[in-house]
Amino acid sequence: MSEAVNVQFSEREALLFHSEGRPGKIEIIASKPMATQRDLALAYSPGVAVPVQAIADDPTTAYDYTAKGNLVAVISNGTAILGMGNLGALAAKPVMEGKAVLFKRFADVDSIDIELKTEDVNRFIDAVELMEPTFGGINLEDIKAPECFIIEQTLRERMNIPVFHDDQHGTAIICAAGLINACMLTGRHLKDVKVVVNGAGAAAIACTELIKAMGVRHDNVLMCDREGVIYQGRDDINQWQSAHAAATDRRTLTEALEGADMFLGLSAAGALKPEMVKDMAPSPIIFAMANPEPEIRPELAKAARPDAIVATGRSDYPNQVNNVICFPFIFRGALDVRATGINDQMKIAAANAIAELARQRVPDEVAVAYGVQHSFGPEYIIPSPFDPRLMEIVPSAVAKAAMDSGVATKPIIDMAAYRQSLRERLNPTTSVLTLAYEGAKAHPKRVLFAEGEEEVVLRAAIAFKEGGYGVPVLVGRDDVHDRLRALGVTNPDDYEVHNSRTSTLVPQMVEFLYQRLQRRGYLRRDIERMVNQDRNTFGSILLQLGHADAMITGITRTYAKTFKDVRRVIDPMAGKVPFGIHLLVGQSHTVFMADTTINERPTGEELADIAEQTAQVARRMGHEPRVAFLSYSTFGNPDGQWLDNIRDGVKVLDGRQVSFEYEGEMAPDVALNPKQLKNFPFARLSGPANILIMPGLQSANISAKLLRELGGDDMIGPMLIGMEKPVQIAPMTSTASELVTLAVLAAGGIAR
Ligand SMILES: NC(=O)C1=CN([C@@H]2O[C@H](COP(=O)(O)OP(=O)(O)OC[C@H]3O[C@@H](n4cnc5c(N)ncnc54)[C@H](OP(=O)(O)O)[C@@H]3O)[C@@H](O)[C@H]2O)C=CC1
Ligand SMILES: CC(=O)C(=O)O
Ligand SMILES: [Mg+2]
Repeated sequence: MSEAVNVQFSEREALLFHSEGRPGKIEIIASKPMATQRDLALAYSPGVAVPVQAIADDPTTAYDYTAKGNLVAVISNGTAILGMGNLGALAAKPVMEGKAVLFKRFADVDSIDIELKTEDVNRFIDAVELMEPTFGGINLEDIKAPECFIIEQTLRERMNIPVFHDDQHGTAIICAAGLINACMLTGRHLKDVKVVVNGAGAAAIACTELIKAMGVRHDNVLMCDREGVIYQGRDDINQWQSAHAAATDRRTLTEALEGADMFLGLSAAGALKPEMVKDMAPSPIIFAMANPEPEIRPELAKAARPDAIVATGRSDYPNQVNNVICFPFIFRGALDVRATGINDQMKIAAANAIAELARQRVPDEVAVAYGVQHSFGPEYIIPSPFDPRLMEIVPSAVAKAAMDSGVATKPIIDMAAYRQSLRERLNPTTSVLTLAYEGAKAHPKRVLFAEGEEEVVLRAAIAFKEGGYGVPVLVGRDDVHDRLRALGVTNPDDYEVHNSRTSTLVPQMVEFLYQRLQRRGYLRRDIERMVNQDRNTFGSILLQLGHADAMITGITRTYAKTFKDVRRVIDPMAGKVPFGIHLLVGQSHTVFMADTTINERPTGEELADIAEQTAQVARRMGHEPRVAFLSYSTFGNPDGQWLDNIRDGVKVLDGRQVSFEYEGEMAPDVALNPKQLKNFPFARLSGPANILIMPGLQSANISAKLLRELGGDDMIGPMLIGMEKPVQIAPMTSTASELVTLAVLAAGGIAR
């Protein structure tokens, strides 16, 4: 496992990711105010008694007065954790926490993990059944076969909410979607496809059942477990396996694969050898779905059979066939119609919707991030889980199928409005950020980390390199390689380090800066000292001379001081104002605040420039800009002496005829609260502002820092905008992950 994992990140980083800050990946936050005694009196006793009585009188109102309707439990006993086997309930917790956060991230479903310490089927069933009042749905996970079949079947019969064993049906749905498309590409019909299923557990049996239900013939499927082919008459198989036993004299996986069209692996790492692939039919379809390490790596499969279509469960290869593309969205649809269960019609609707999506033109934001014009083909048979269209298309198909098949207790009346509400449920920023990371991998850039002696910077550089996001270029003294080794890097010499004491580039760098500053009061000696001693000067010149594509600094000096150092070497982009944007990122909204870092009292012209440039960044991040020029005053009330610049800014934009909405001056509550905005019907904003142009640095910087320290949303930035080279100045308190995000945004041209 470690060899595979090391391709992307070190084991140390994986552990640090989980342990840093609050241990684990989940926290619970209140969705109602809890500040005053009155809030508490409403939230808890005595106010809570009112909804209690209402639910006692009419149980369906639990969906109105509690979190039940959007809450899914991810439940496991840890008997089949990924492809790692039975490692117990406690060890399953990181995976289950992971599934829970994926529910939130991809489909805005609230979810919590529950690990049950029992291998006794009846105790497990009883425990889950008793939880019905709490949840809107149950996602069973990583429970081994055959127990999982009995558990799921019994719970489906006993419970009145959806119960879905993801490893069975989520996997089967995505596998079916992939197979439909792979057949289309290779000119096959399901009824003729010869399939070898490797693995005879939860996922394998469910996938086999679904593809047979869709038309693959029983006689064309050979299932294998560790002992080889499951043939009729084998006496060591269970009833679920015997249903797929074949009348065949083939006994080994190698024999089974001779002439086969498809290998469907749901077994364990490395189970498929290149020599076995050689004997498959022309244009073989290979789904190596074991996690985290597939049955065969795509490069090995392709080396053996260049004509193969290969898919794995992993996100770092093309064609990720993983149930993450299904389970968040199928539950979203099921919860939204309060389905009593997830039936075959809903599963087939999901499979068809996913398959169909892969055949449609890929939206620009996805295509750009992947760096290629993705279109349906052997390297793209399945949509990316980050494809923002999944959230609209799959839940609506599932909800419709639930309604058509009579299991929806709250049918959707207006489907178009539902689809719109699905679109609005996800924040495009999160997709853009994820896609920015994918884009960085597709077009790795050289990013200079100017403070290579700082541990947090080195950790960011390691993560940047090992994540495949680009090449870190470090500035630091002799011991940087030792520091890297101490952080677990086995080959520190693979890291490029520039040391001003030993660099042969210094004379050229001094010359460059002297040319630039000789008429601005600097002697050559001053320049030599700066190049030798100031890492920001040294780093900025390296950037200017083309030794890197972007630069990250800011950890060791204040923002203002760092900016001054950088500015000595790097100019603003022609015609642009340099400034800072802080981003507040919530589940469904992003607010951009500018200028939070540089211009103390921007003129009207500068405010207009800042608004235009921020609008460009917002568009790059998937948001249609709505700009508010903020003040303490709203349209002249109260009047004051500080309003002229702001009004000028609005007027300048009037003159420029820009293509986005803007308005001002206005107070932040008017900008952000639609009820307040309604008091000004003439205001030219069609909804709450998502760009806040601050009147001056005092209020801007204070607000940004207050929000960072006190606010509930995630904060990104500040991003430095308007410089001629991509340079980012991180806050001194940044974590390694925050530095990597800035590096990715800088390298990808989003933060410019
Ligand atoms: N990509 C995806 O979305 C998903 C992938 N998976 C992957 O599928 C695999 C199985 O998961 P699941 O069905 O939940 O687990 P189960 O424990 O229910 O089943 C495991 C099955 O794999 C078989 N197996 C193990 N090693 C081998 C081998 N070397 N050759 C042949 N068969 C083997 C076992 O056979 P035996 O009884 O002989 O040991 C058993 O039949 C895991 O790797 C998991 O990560 C699962 C769900 C989703
Ligand atoms: C993806 C998944 O659910 C598994 O590998 O078990
Ligand atoms: Mg699983």
